Amino acid sequence: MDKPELVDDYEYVFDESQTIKFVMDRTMAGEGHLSAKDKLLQQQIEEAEARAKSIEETRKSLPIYQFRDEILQAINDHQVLIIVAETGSGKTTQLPQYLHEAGYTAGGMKVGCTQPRRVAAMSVAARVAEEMGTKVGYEVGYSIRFEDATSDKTVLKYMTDGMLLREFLTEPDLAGYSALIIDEAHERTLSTDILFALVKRNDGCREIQRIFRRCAYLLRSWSPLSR
Ligand SMILES: Nc1ncnc2c1ncn2[C@@H]1O[C@H](COP(=O)(O)OP(=O)(O)OP(=O)(O)O)[C@@H](O)[C@H]1O
Repeated sequence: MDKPELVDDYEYVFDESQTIKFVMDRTMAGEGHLSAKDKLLQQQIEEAEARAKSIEETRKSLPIYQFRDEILQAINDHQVLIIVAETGSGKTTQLPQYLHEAGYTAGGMKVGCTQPRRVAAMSVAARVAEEMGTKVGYEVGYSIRFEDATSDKTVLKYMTDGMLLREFLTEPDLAGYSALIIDEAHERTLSTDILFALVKRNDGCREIQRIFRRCAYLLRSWSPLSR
């Protein structure tokens, strides 16, 4: 028996009452539709990103950057290290950050960096805090006579050599520090000389002790930066 032929020549019937109404109750604001507040926020984000990028580029452009890994390896291999490099090469601002990035501040340990002058301690701390995207007194702080701009969060501590000496006298093992940098040691202040004596006496007792020194006249023969 022949099957009847299927014919599809009928029309669709749409029942309006059964249709689902999709309503766009939210729209994504495009560039041109930002409120004044959002525009300001976006501008601030862009400025912060540009600043961070420029800081990163500046850090990488410093002469010390190309020796970063070599220096970290030397710090790892030696109890005491003397680093000599030209002024402005990045010793004071970069080395503590390299140590921080390499894990020396893990577990709440601090990296200390001494300065012979109060103003230097304050100004370098401000610069390094800016480079690390924080404010002085948080991750980066300073300690000078009559002013302690550090907190529990502080991992990079700049201080006058006199302040480190005081800490040494009250806490001879300086157990809170994983590394110490004695900057501008060639200036031979009374405090740095005493610190050297104490560091030498304690040499071997501490897990890590670092001496950091700038001495221009030794640049050629001693500095890895002069190679
Ligand atoms: N307070 C600051 N504000 C802006 N830039 C700074 C500041 N301190 C340092 N810098 C910049 O960082 C660079 C590195 O300076 P840093 O003090 O780390 O060098 P340094 O090798 O320790 O020099 P020095 O032996 O004179 O102490 C400088 O060339 C300078 O451009």
